[in-house]
Amino acid sequence: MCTANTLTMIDYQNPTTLALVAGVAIFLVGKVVQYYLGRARAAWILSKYPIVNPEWNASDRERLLNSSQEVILEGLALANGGPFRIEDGSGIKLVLPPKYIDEIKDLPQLSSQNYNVKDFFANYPGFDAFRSSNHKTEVIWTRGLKREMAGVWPLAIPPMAKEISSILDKTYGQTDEWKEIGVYNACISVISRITQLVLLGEDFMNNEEWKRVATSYSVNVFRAAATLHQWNKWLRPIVVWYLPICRQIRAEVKQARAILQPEVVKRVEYRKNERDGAIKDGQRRRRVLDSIDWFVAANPDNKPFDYVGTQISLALAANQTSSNVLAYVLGDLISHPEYLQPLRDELTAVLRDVKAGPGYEFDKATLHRLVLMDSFMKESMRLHPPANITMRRQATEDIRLADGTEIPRDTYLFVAPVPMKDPAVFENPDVFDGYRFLRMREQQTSQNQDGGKYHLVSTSSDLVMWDYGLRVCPGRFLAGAYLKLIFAHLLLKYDFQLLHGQNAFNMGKPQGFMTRPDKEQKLMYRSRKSPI
Ligand code: HEM
Repeated sequence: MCTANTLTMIDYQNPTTLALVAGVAIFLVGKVVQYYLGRARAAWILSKYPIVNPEWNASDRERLLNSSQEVILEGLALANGGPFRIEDGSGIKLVLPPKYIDEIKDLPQLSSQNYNVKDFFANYPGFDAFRSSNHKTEVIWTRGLKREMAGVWPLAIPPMAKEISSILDKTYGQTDEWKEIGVYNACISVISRITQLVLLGEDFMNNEEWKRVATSYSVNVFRAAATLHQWNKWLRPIVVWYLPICRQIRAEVKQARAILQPEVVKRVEYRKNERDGAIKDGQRRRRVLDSIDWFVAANPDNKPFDYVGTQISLALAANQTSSNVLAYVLGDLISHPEYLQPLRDELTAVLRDVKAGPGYEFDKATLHRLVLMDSFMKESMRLHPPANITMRRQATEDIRLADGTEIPRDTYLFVAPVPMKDPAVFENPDVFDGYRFLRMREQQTSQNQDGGKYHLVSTSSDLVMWDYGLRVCPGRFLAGAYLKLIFAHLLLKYDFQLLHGQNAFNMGKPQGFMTRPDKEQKLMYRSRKSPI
């Protein structure tokens, strides 16, 4: 109505006005034409890359869910080892072979947040975990995770080491008899408590309500995304309000906010008073090292920032991934019992050397000396990485790679297959070799080269379990430390064996592009007398 009135009020007799209106109209039409031409050009460029599953019917969906690696290899064969396209249920993605990894790793015009917006509905209510990191909050996120966390994470090792015994007691307890336990459930229970300690601090470590909400949300948010993907994209903004699983995640986000927001307000207020000099020395609170403070410190101007959304996001990033890694490490240990004694020998020798008491007082340097453990865990991650694809990104500009490969703006892409089973790089790549990275590290060092490339938390173009380049996992140092601490305690305190009557540990199978341990797999354990 208002626009219509404005249009009738324009004096079309006046040549200047007329020129102005015509100019605006031409500009707008030009923009629309430019947009559609851009899209047509992008579609034309992408159409040069073959598509591996053009029909996208029920059987394609089923195949991608159960045998994604096969589909990827088929795509590579179709494209003679070059880029190809794949439909994965959320749209068409460009798949780059690993030879491009180094070239694209640091391109700022490849955004992982934008990818999340598409695949994990970051703009929809309830998907807050995928929204808290975006281009507006980028600086605070980067400062919080890289600068603030980098400075303090080693200080979290002794408090974690102190708590692990009692955390394990809650999950495994003491038993002289062999007992059965669900591997994955035990891992998630231990991991979620330890991450709660490092991410939220001692006051929240035992907050059962947060543990329940964070654990349940970490599962439900992926179920909600998978459910939404089954709906037509035009209906999604409506059905998101009614689907039970989407209502559930909204309720969980609300609960998470109710639990943590008061603490966030307290921390922000304290930091502000500290900066203003309003806190006297005697009233100064002990330096808090958890992740709420990383971000409060990273935001000195108190810009709008979703601290609780960020916490949900970190719990999500940390809990599932770490639990999967721990479950696979235990699976590999049970499948290769010949490593048990050497791992224990290394551990007891190092702990005796540092004269650790009964609480096993670990610090960064002690963990660093567990070189066989480091190698064993990295080998387990090499064979069971979080996903069989890596570097999921969206191009925010047109990109042309050195060999002429064009990636039009807005293209969603990822690198596949992950190059960690390449026989040209890894001898007998399908065989579990717990000494592999220790040997590779020693070889490098003996040739005066940097053996650090083969440490558990290092990344390189051949070893992408933590992603690679600009968006590499910033939590890997912390995760590496607590995973080693937990594994060390498990090795010292318990004996493990396969269930009676079971011949082999079931490692689970991929679900889509993700690797998932078998959630039904159980093992037997009993307490042992630690030599230390
Ligand atoms: C064993 C445990 C972990 C594994 C295997 C792991 C692995 C990964 C991988 C593969 C990515 C890239 C994800 C993608 O495809 O978009 C990633 C990103 C990320 N991880 Fe981890 N992660 C672990 C633990 C943690 C922990 C403990 C934290 C937090 C303290 C964390 C924080 C993050 C964040 C914030 C990102 C996004 C980085 C960005 O987009 O720049 N991760 N992680």
